[in-house]
Amino acid sequence: MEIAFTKMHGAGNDFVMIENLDGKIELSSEQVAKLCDRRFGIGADGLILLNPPADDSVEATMVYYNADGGRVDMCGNGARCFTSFALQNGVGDGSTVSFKTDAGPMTADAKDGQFTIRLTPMHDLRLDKTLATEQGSFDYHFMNTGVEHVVKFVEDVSAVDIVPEGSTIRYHDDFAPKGTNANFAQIQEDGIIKVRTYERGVEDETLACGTGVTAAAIAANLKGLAEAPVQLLVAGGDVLTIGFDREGDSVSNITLTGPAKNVFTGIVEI
Ligand SMILES: N[C@@H](CCC[C@H](N)C(=O)O)C(=O)O
Repeated sequence: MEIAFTKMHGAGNDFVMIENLDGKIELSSEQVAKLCDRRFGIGADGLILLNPPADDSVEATMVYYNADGGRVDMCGNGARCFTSFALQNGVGDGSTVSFKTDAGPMTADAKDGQFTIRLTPMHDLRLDKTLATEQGSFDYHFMNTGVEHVVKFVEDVSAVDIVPEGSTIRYHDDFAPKGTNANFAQIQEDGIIKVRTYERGVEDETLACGTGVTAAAIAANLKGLAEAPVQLLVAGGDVLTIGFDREGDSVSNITLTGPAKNVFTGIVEI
Protein backbone atom coordinates (compact mmCIF):
# COMPACT_ATOMS: atom_id res chain seq x y z
CA MET A 1 0.00 0.00 0.00
CA GLU A 2 1.30 3.48 -0.90
CA ILE A 3 0.65 6.47 1.35
CA ALA A 4 1.16 10.17 0.54
CA PHE A 5 2.87 12.14 3.30
CA THR A 6 4.26 15.57 4.09
CA LYS A 7 7.36 15.95 6.22
CA MET A 8 7.08 18.97 8.54
CA HIS A 9 8.90 20.40 11.52
CA GLY A 10 8.03 22.73 14.36
CA ALA A 11 11.20 24.39 15.69
CA GLY A 12 13.21 21.31 14.66
CA ASN A 13 10.83 18.74 16.21
CA ASP A 14 10.00 16.78 13.04
CA PHE A 15 6.94 14.82 11.98
CA VAL A 16 5.50 12.66 9.23
CA MET A 17 2.06 14.12 8.48
CA ILE A 18 -0.60 11.96 6.79
CA GLU A 19 -3.94 13.26 5.51
CA ASN A 20 -6.55 10.66 6.47
CA LEU A 21 -9.80 12.63 6.30
CA ASP A 22 -11.66 9.60 4.90
CA GLY A 23 -10.45 7.58 7.91
CA LYS A 24 -9.23 4.68 5.74
CA ILE A 25 -5.62 4.56 6.94
CA GLU A 26 -4.89 2.57 10.10
CA LEU A 27 -1.28 2.10 11.09
CA SER A 28 0.17 -0.47 13.49
CA SER A 29 2.80 0.72 15.95
CA GLU A 30 5.39 -1.30 13.95
CA GLN A 31 4.44 0.58 10.76
CA VAL A 32 4.67 3.95 12.55
CA ALA A 33 8.08 3.06 14.01
CA LYS A 34 9.34 2.03 10.55
CA LEU A 35 8.06 5.23 8.90
CA CYS A 36 9.79 7.31 11.61
CA ASP A 37 13.05 5.35 11.39
CA ARG A 38 15.82 7.64 10.10
CA ARG A 39 17.51 4.83 8.11
CA PHE A 40 14.75 2.44 7.06
CA GLY A 41 11.93 5.02 6.80
CA ILE A 42 11.22 8.70 6.25
CA GLY A 43 12.68 9.69 9.61
CA ALA A 44 10.91 11.77 12.27
CA ASP A 45 10.37 12.30 16.00
CA GLY A 46 6.70 11.41 15.54
CA LEU A 47 3.86 10.71 13.12
CA ILE A 48 0.54 12.56 12.95
CA LEU A 49 -2.69 11.52 11.28
CA LEU A 50 -5.13 14.21 10.13
CA ASN A 51 -8.30 12.23 10.85
CA PRO A 52 -11.95 13.22 10.44
CA PRO A 53 -13.76 14.81 13.39
CA ALA A 54 -15.38 12.32 15.80
CA ASP A 55 -18.39 14.67 16.18
CA ASP A 56 -19.49 18.09 14.97
CA SER A 57 -17.99 19.99 17.94
CA VAL A 58 -14.63 20.12 16.07
CA GLU A 59 -13.33 20.12 12.49
CA ALA A 60 -10.70 17.34 12.69
CA THR A 61 -8.94 14.83 14.94
CA MET A 62 -5.20 14.80 15.59
CA VAL A 63 -3.76 11.34 16.28
CA TYR A 64 -0.17 11.46 17.53
CA TYR A 65 2.41 8.67 17.67
CA ASN A 66 5.94 8.89 19.04
CA ALA A 67 8.81 7.64 16.84
CA ASP A 68 8.73 4.28 18.66
CA GLY A 69 5.14 3.74 17.45
CA GLY A 70 3.48 4.41 20.80
CA ARG A 71 0.34 6.59 20.74
CA VAL A 72 0.39 9.42 23.30
CA ASP A 73 -2.11 12.14 24.17
CA MET A 74 -0.52 15.30 22.79
CA CYS A 75 2.39 17.02 21.12
CA GLY A 76 2.72 20.80 21.18
CA ASN A 77 5.04 21.28 18.21
CA GLY A 78 3.06 18.58 16.42
CA ALA A 79 -0.19 20.45 17.09
CA ARG A 80 1.25 23.57 15.41
CA CYS A 81 2.28 21.47 12.39
CA PHE A 82 -1.16 19.81 12.47
CA THR A 83 -2.81 23.24 12.36
CA SER A 84 -0.81 24.26 9.29
CA PHE A 85 -1.35 20.84 7.63
CA ALA A 86 -5.12 20.92 8.33
CA LEU A 87 -5.37 24.43 6.84
CA GLN A 88 -3.35 23.28 3.78
CA ASN A 89 -5.88 20.44 3.37
CA GLY A 90 -8.89 22.76 3.46
CA VAL A 91 -9.91 22.11 7.07
CA GLY A 92 -10.91 25.21 9.09
CA ASP A 93 -11.83 28.68 7.94
CA GLY A 94 -8.50 29.59 6.33
CA SER A 95 -6.75 30.71 9.52
CA THR A 96 -8.43 28.90 12.45
CA VAL A 97 -8.93 25.18 13.15
CA SER A 98 -10.62 23.27 15.97
CA PHE A 99 -9.61 19.67 16.62
CA LYS A 100 -9.62 16.90 19.17
CA THR A 101 -6.50 15.28 20.57
CA ASP A 102 -6.34 12.40 23.05
CA ALA A 103 -5.65 15.10 25.69
CA GLY A 104 -8.85 16.98 24.82
CA PRO A 105 -10.23 19.51 22.34
CA MET A 106 -8.25 22.56 21.28
CA THR A 107 -8.35 25.46 18.85
CA ALA A 108 -5.48 26.97 16.93
CA ASP A 109 -4.80 29.75 14.48
CA ALA A 110 -2.23 30.91 11.97
CA LYS A 111 -0.85 34.41 11.52
CA ASP A 112 2.26 35.54 9.61
CA GLY A 113 3.86 32.07 9.62
CA GLN A 114 3.35 31.66 13.37
CA PHE A 115 0.88 29.15 14.77
CA THR A 116 -0.81 29.52 18.16
CA ILE A 117 -2.50 26.61 19.89
CA ARG A 118 -4.67 26.89 22.98
CA LEU A 119 -3.64 23.97 25.14
CA THR A 120 -5.80 21.77 27.38
CA PRO A 121 -5.65 22.65 31.10
CA MET A 122 -2.41 21.77 32.92
CA HIS A 123 -2.88 19.13 35.65
CA ASP A 124 -1.09 16.74 38.06
CA LEU A 125 1.13 19.60 39.26
CA ARG A 126 3.84 18.61 41.73
CA LEU A 127 6.18 21.48 42.62
CA ASP A 128 9.43 21.26 44.58
CA LYS A 129 9.83 17.50 44.65
CA THR A 130 13.11 15.67 45.16
CA LEU A 131 14.22 12.78 42.99
CA ALA A 132 16.70 10.29 44.47
CA THR A 133 18.86 8.63 41.81
CA GLU A 134 22.06 6.56 41.91
CA GLN A 135 23.93 9.72 40.84
CA GLY A 136 22.49 11.77 43.73
CA SER A 137 19.32 13.74 44.55
CA PHE A 138 17.97 16.86 42.89
CA ASP A 139 14.88 19.08 42.98
CA TYR A 140 12.38 19.02 40.16
CA HIS A 141 8.83 20.07 39.20
CA PHE A 142 6.32 17.81 37.46
CA MET A 143 3.12 18.53 35.53
CA ASN A 144 0.98 17.28 32.66
CA THR A 145 0.65 19.90 29.90
CA GLY A 146 -1.00 17.39 27.55
CA VAL A 147 1.67 14.80 28.33
CA GLU A 148 3.89 14.23 31.38
CA HIS A 149 6.91 16.47 32.00
CA VAL A 150 9.63 16.85 34.61
CA VAL A 151 11.36 20.24 34.70
CA LYS A 152 14.78 20.55 36.31
CA PHE A 153 16.30 24.04 36.55
CA VAL A 154 20.06 24.07 35.99
CA GLU A 155 22.82 26.71 35.95
CA ASP A 156 24.20 25.76 32.52
CA VAL A 157 21.99 23.69 30.24
CA SER A 158 24.81 23.19 27.72
CA ALA A 159 26.70 21.20 30.37
CA VAL A 160 23.89 18.65 30.82
CA ASP A 161 24.56 15.18 29.43
CA ILE A 162 20.98 14.88 28.17
CA VAL A 163 20.68 11.20 27.24
CA PRO A 164 21.97 9.59 30.46
CA GLU A 165 20.45 12.26 32.73
CA GLY A 166 17.17 12.40 30.83
CA SER A 167 16.71 8.63 30.64
CA THR A 168 17.39 8.29 34.39
CA ILE A 169 14.38 10.59 34.99
CA ARG A 170 12.26 9.12 32.17
CA TYR A 171 12.55 5.55 33.55
CA HIS A 172 12.60 6.46 37.28
CA ASP A 173 10.22 4.38 39.47
CA ASP A 174 8.55 7.60 40.70
CA PHE A 175 7.05 8.08 37.21
CA ALA A 176 6.22 4.43 36.43
CA PRO A 177 4.45 2.91 34.63
CA LYS A 178 3.98 5.64 31.97
CA GLY A 179 7.32 7.38 32.43
CA THR A 180 7.86 11.05 31.67
CA ASN A 181 9.64 13.47 29.38
CA ALA A 182 12.55 15.34 31.01
CA ASN A 183 13.32 19.03 30.47
CA PHE A 184 16.46 20.87 31.60
CA ALA A 185 15.94 24.63 31.82
CA GLN A 186 18.31 27.55 32.35
CA ILE A 187 17.01 31.04 33.08
CA GLN A 188 19.26 33.36 31.07
CA GLU A 189 20.11 36.92 32.08
CA ASP A 190 17.90 38.30 29.27
CA GLY A 191 14.91 36.45 30.81
CA ILE A 192 14.68 33.94 27.94
CA ILE A 193 14.66 30.36 29.22
CA LYS A 194 16.95 27.96 27.42
CA VAL A 195 15.47 24.43 27.36
CA ARG A 196 16.76 21.03 26.28
CA THR A 197 14.43 18.04 26.33
CA TYR A 198 14.82 14.26 26.51
CA GLU A 199 11.67 12.84 24.91
CA ARG A 200 9.94 9.65 25.88
CA GLY A 201 9.17 7.55 22.78
CA VAL A 202 12.10 9.06 20.88
CA GLU A 203 14.45 8.08 23.74
CA ASP A 204 16.82 10.86 22.81
CA GLU A 205 17.15 14.62 22.90
CA THR A 206 14.87 16.34 20.36
CA LEU A 207 15.50 19.84 19.00
CA ALA A 208 12.33 21.21 20.66
CA CYS A 209 9.36 20.05 22.71
CA GLY A 210 6.26 22.26 22.82
CA THR A 211 4.54 20.71 25.83
CA GLY A 212 7.98 20.59 27.51
CA VAL A 213 8.68 24.31 27.13
CA THR A 214 5.12 24.93 28.34
CA ALA A 215 5.91 23.00 31.53
CA ALA A 216 9.20 24.91 31.93
CA ALA A 217 7.44 28.28 31.46
CA ILE A 218 4.72 27.47 34.00
CA ALA A 219 7.21 26.06 36.54
CA ALA A 220 9.37 29.19 36.16
CA ASN A 221 6.35 31.42 36.66
CA LEU A 222 5.05 29.52 39.70
CA LYS A 223 8.54 29.76 41.22
CA GLY A 224 8.63 33.53 40.63
CA LEU A 225 11.36 33.26 37.97
CA ALA A 226 9.42 34.46 34.90
CA GLU A 227 6.37 36.48 33.88
CA ALA A 228 3.94 35.51 31.13
CA PRO A 229 4.33 35.61 28.18
CA VAL A 230 7.48 33.53 28.60
CA GLN A 231 9.99 33.11 25.78
CA LEU A 232 11.96 29.89 25.54
CA LEU A 233 14.98 29.13 23.35
CA VAL A 234 15.03 25.51 22.19
CA ALA A 235 17.95 23.37 21.01
CA GLY A 236 17.00 23.86 17.33
CA GLY A 237 17.56 27.62 17.73
CA ASP A 238 13.95 28.88 17.60
CA VAL A 239 12.25 30.88 20.33
CA LEU A 240 8.78 29.65 21.35
CA THR A 241 6.33 31.79 23.32
CA ILE A 242 4.06 30.54 26.10
CA GLY A 243 1.16 32.71 27.25
CA PHE A 244 -1.18 32.04 30.19
CA ASP A 245 -3.22 33.71 32.91
CA ARG A 246 -2.22 33.22 36.51
CA GLU A 247 -4.38 33.76 39.57
CA GLY A 248 -2.77 32.54 42.78
CA ASP A 249 -1.66 28.99 42.06
CA SER A 250 -4.10 28.58 39.19
CA VAL A 251 -2.86 28.76 35.60
CA SER A 252 -5.35 28.99 32.71
CA ASN A 253 -5.66 29.95 29.03
CA ILE A 254 -2.31 28.43 28.10
CA THR A 255 -1.10 29.19 24.57
CA LEU A 256 1.94 28.01 22.62
CA THR A 257 3.15 30.10 19.65
CA GLY A 258 5.87 29.22 17.16
CA PRO A 259 6.66 28.18 13.59
CA ALA A 260 5.53 25.14 11.59
CA LYS A 261 7.22 24.40 8.29
CA ASN A 262 6.81 22.00 5.37
CA VAL A 263 10.06 20.24 4.41
CA PHE A 264 9.10 17.85 1.59
CA THR A 265 6.30 15.64 0.34
CA GLY A 266 6.41 12.08 -0.95
CA ILE A 267 4.84 8.68 -1.37
CA VAL A 268 5.92 5.86 0.90
CA GLU A 269 5.20 2.14 0.73
CA ILE A 270 4.05 0.42 3.91
N1 LIG B 1 7.47 16.75 21.07
C1 LIG B 1 6.22 16.87 21.70
C2 LIG B 1 5.86 15.87 22.76
C3 LIG B 1 5.62 14.51 22.12
C4 LIG B 1 5.17 13.46 23.10
C5 LIG B 1 6.26 13.01 24.01
N2 LIG B 1 7.38 12.41 23.35
C6 LIG B 1 5.65 12.03 25.04
O1 LIG B 1 5.86 10.80 24.96
O2 LIG B 1 4.98 12.51 25.94
C7 LIG B 1 5.82 18.29 21.96
O3 LIG B 1 6.23 19.16 21.18
O4 LIG B 1 5.03 18.56 22.86
